[in-house]
Amino acid sequence: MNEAKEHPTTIRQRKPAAAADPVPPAGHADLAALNPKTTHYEFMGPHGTLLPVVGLPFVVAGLFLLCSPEGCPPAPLTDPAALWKHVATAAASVEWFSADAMTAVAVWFGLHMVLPLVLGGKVAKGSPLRNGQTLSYPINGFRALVVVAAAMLLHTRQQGLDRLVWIADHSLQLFTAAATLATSLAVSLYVSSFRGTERLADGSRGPVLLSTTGNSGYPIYDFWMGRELNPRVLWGSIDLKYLCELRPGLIGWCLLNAAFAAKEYTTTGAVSPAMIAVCVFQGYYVIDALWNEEAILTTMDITTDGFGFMLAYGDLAWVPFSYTVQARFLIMFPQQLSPAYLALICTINLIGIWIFRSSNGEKNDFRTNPDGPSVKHLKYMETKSGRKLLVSGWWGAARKINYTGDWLMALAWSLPCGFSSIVPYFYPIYFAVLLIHRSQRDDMACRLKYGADWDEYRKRVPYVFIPYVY
Ligand SMILES: NC(=O)C1=CN([C@@H]2O[C@H](COP(=O)(O)OP(=O)(O)OC[C@H]3O[C@@H](n4cnc5c(N)ncnc54)[C@H](OP(=O)(O)O)[C@@H]3O)[C@@H](O)[C@H]2O)C=CC1
Ligand SMILES: CC(C)=CCC[C@@H](C)[C@H]1CC=C2C3=C(CC[C@@]21C)[C@@]1(C)CC[C@H](O)C(C)(C)[C@@H]1CC3
Repeated sequence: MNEAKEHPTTIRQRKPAAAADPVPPAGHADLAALNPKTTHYEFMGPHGTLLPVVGLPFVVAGLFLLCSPEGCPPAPLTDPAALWKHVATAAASVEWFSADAMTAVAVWFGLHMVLPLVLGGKVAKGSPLRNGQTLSYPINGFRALVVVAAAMLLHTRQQGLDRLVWIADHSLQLFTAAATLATSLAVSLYVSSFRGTERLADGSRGPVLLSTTGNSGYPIYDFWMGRELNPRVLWGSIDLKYLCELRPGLIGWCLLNAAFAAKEYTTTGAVSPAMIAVCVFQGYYVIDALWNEEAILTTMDITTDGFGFMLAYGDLAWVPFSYTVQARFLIMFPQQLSPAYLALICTINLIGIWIFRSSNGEKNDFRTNPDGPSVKHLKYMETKSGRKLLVSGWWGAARKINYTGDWLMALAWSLPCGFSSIVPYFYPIYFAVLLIHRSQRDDMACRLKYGADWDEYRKRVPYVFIPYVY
């Protein structure tokens, strides 16, 4: 089996697996070759990354404070002074931290450290690394979701909805606890990335493998991007970046939505169709991600980015507490949706799912086995790197068609909140920015991987998101 088939990888600078040297390089020159300095900057450059590090926690906190029963926001967006007054008053009156919430988040994170070790299941190989090693990853995230869902249902059956309602009532304190955990984790990871050597997958010791995107020497930049590529704890048995990418954040997102639905039920006596739509749509997205867990091994987050504040905060605090803005909004501002409007929203979501799943599946099938029955009819172009690029099917329609499907779903998740406020549309707005930026990052990575062949691919598939439009 050739390497491309065995490892559908997105690593930018790697040795061919067969030529990999199992003995880690020792000298300064070798070390520099293993961990090249980052000289190309993203995210507003080496000093600009201070802005997201400081600002992102305020964005999520702002989403909590912007809405009150008087409105969401209660003052028009065109009146920043009134808006600021409202936010400042709200900030002064809420309880920001609670010991119970801190404990709950610590227990939640601890649970997700233990579950991968005890749930068994398949063990998958990651992409070959620059140091010649290949790491193993437990594929049992879906089992973790089932365990949590079963425990929640059992608990609710026996004890009622009190625990879920507590989660809804303390979501702000849970956010500050998760943000504290994420920040402490990111600081520890940054400091420990300077430890010099690590235990490698084959049992020997070698230099700590750094990310090619977070090794600039600028502390804030490297702290944000993530300096170490694959930080592991417990003698290499737990990969922190892989663990955080899907489990505590995504399952936490579902748990929070369930808590908001429970809150709505206890206050109104029913769960509204709008709330059901939001919970089911987003729940499906999380199930899909965990069911296809192995696919994240080839995303740039795992293969290229280090584990720093961006991913630690993104996974543990940003995803669960900003992606739940719609369900939180619906508790304060219940919506009556007509059957026709609901049908329209479901249709948009289903089109999004179809594009997202079938395009990602098509690429995955092609990378796993280009001669497989689902992809053998597709046209592809050869590249000098030895890898092939699809030029028909979904990937011939637009270069980032999978992002388009993802964004359509994002829109469908906000539409149940009606049009009285922009706040529940935070997710599709932010997501559009993230996906445009991410497509540019990936374009740059592919330019490095494929050179002139990538320019040829761009000529053959000129559209990025929407065929014949953009
Ligand atoms: N909900 C959320 O918050 C977020 C969701 N996402 C979703 O995650 C998913 C994964 O995203 P991401 O990892 O960014 O990127 P992609 O899944 O789009 O993968 C990009 C890689 O695919 C390969 N590729 C690109 N074009 C072709 C082609 N024509 N033929 C074959 N292979 C090709 C290249 O790698 P190679 O050639 O090396 O295989 C490229 O580097 C997306 O669906 C995205 O929507 C992403 C970010 C946030
Ligand atoms: C503003 C900020 C803090 C940015 C950090 C970005 C992260 C929130 C996202 C980067 C890539 C992500 C992915 C998912 C969630 C959001 C983050 C972590 C993802 C796990 C969602 C579910 C999908 O099915 C996915 C598995 C494809 C996806 C992978 C990328």
